[in-house]
Amino acid sequence: MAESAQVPKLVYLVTGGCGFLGEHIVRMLLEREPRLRELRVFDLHLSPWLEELKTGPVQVTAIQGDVTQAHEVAAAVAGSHVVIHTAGLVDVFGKASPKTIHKVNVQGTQNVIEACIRTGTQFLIYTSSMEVVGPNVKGHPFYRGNEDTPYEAVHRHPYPCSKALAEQLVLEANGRKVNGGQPLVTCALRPTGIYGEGHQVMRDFYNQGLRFGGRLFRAIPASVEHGRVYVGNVAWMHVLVARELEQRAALLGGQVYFCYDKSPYKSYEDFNMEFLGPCGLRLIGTHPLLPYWLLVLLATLNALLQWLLRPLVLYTPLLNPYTLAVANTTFTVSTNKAQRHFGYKPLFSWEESKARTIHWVQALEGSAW
Ligand SMILES: NC(=O)C1=CN([C@@H]2O[C@H](COP(=O)(O)OP(=O)(O)OC[C@H]3O[C@@H](n4cnc5c(N)ncnc54)[C@H](O)[C@@H]3O)[C@@H](O)[C@H]2O)C=CC1
Ligand SMILES: CC(C)CCC[C@@H](C)[C@H]1CC[C@H]2[C@@H]3[C@H](O)CC4=CC(=O)CC[C@]4(C)[C@H]3CC[C@]12C
Repeated sequence: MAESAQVPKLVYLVTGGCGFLGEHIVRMLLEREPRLRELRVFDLHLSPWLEELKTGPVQVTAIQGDVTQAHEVAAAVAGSHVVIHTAGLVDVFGKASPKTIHKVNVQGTQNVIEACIRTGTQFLIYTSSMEVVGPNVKGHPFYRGNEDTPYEAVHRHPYPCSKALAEQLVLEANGRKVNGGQPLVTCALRPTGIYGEGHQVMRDFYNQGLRFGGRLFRAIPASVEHGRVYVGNVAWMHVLVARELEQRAALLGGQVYFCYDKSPYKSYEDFNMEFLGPCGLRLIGTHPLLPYWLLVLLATLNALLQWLLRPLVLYTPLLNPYTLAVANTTFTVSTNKAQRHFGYKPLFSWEESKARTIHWVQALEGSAW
């Protein structure tokens, strides 16, 4: 994408553009990418809000499609300059089978890569995840680590396994010749736990608190730090790296970058209370109210119940053996690789990120406000 006098001529494709992160990426591109001529939003489920975006200067093309269908992906990719691939099954609650998670997250990503190669699209940004690294099956902490910190990234759960495989495919594809002879330039962004407007897990916590009379009961020690990053800053990192990928292909191509900002290091529950507290909820207990072994037992019972009830109903509580293990293992990042490589700085301060998220929670249906 040779630099030009900001003449709008570029075509971007965002897969998963109707999702929690995808929507923020779509809106951020429309606000902050002046070279955009067309923005293609590819998703299995198109959202009604897309219609309101079609009145602006940029052509917004909504494409209902499935990343597991290679021909649908190829048709969406053809003619695009940049692909931001954020579509995926983000499931650690047992909603989808391991096979389906693999099919969407791995085969879907392979289809995006092959579509870029076949149609001549040169720039591909993949939304990976902290989970590619950890927490690992041994529960080893990752304390304020960076992209070069040694860590035994061993996984069993289908979600992190699929993200790790997909990220590997994307990074290995860097440098392959696309149709037309140019090299494919790829990179992967690894958000830690994303929060912000539209975060379903935050909504679930809030609703759980409302069901218990405005109270949430501490299950995780306050000392267990969990990395979190505001969705707007994750979206901004995607937009920025997409812009810099051509100019700095030799440096950025084949690289991974953690997504980070100034969000404080706290336990998952304490961090959520930064938003849920001002919305009327209280976290009961300065220490976990139940011993860890009892939480493990309850999580295991939830998994058993899920298996027994599956023929009748999908039972997917927040607490299961995997979510308990992840929540109980410190995983935080401290890095500036994205700043060093492509000048990333968070667009939203912690105060702004917090205010925006609180405002969103307050507007949720049934709000205690
Ligand atoms: N939510 C989080 O805390 C984190 C998310 N991520 C990654 O960010 C990306 C986006 O995640 P979220 O926005 O949280 O999830 P989401 O579930 O809100 O969005 C995913 C989007 O992909 C679409 N999609 C799913 N299967 C598809 C298919 N077969 N074909 C086309 N579209 C399909 C969904 O309809 C949805 O709109 C994912 O790749 C996820 O692994 C990474 C780190 C943290
Ligand atoms: C009630 C239990 C004790 C725990 C409740 C909290 C859990 C539901 C969440 C704790 C950590 C979260 C995960 C973490 O943020 C890393 C993630 C990265 C992704 O790519 C997708 C989401 C997730 C797996 C996230 C999911 C919810 C938690 C397990």
